[in-house]
Amino acid sequence: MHKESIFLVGPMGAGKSTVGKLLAEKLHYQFVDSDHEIEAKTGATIPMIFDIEGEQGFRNREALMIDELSLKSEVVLATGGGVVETESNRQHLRTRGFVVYLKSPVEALIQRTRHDRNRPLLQTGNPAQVLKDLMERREPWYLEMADLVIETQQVPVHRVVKQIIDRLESEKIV
Ligand SMILES: Nc1ncnc2c1ncn2[C@@H]1O[C@H](COP(=O)(O)OP(=O)(O)OP(=O)(O)O)[C@@H](O)[C@H]1O
Ligand SMILES: O=C(O)C1=C[C@@H](O)[C@@H](O)[C@H](O)C1
Ligand SMILES: [Mg+2]
Repeated sequence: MHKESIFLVGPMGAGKSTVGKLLAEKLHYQFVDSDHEIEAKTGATIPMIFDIEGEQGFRNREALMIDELSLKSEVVLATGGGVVETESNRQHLRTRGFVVYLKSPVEALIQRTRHDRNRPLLQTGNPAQVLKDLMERREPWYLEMADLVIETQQVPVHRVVKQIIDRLESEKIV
């Protein structure tokens, strides 16, 4: 099967946006970040959307955006960490492109998201516990839909990108 677009999935802090940008550059693909596209389209930040419309409001917007972006060819798509919460997203990503799960232990995710104020689900008294709970529910979905799983703990971004490209080349996807 020829799969043209690359979809990055994984939790908040996995590196989807960071890895995605560099990967797209190397492949000469367009880079799209679902979270950024939702913000650009609505003219509101993600925390604002959560405030005004609640998480479900955000998920509805995200599902429309994923449907649209997953149909593009030759893109690297960085998805939001919660993309797997919606069944149609899982279905579209699995069937329309090559899915890479960027895997990291919760401890690394906690460190990487420590100073961030842009992730509304982590603006609580105990973000570490939230990340643990989310991973417990979501990891089976990330794994189930992944064509490739890449461990990113203590692996610099350029090495993660190299591993993805090696695999895409060996499977003749790019
Ligand atoms: N392999 C890596 N090693 C060390 N730090 C990393 C790595 N990948 C990403 N980071 C850092 O972790 C932080 C989070 O990365 P990034 O924003 O790319 O995550 P994300 O998966 O897009 O998260 P979200 O789902 O919230 O959008 C950034 O500060 C980034 O520089
Ligand atoms: O893990 C999540 O549910 C989220 C991750 C981010 O990428 C954003 O999509 C938003 O903050 C929700
Ligand atoms: Mg991101």
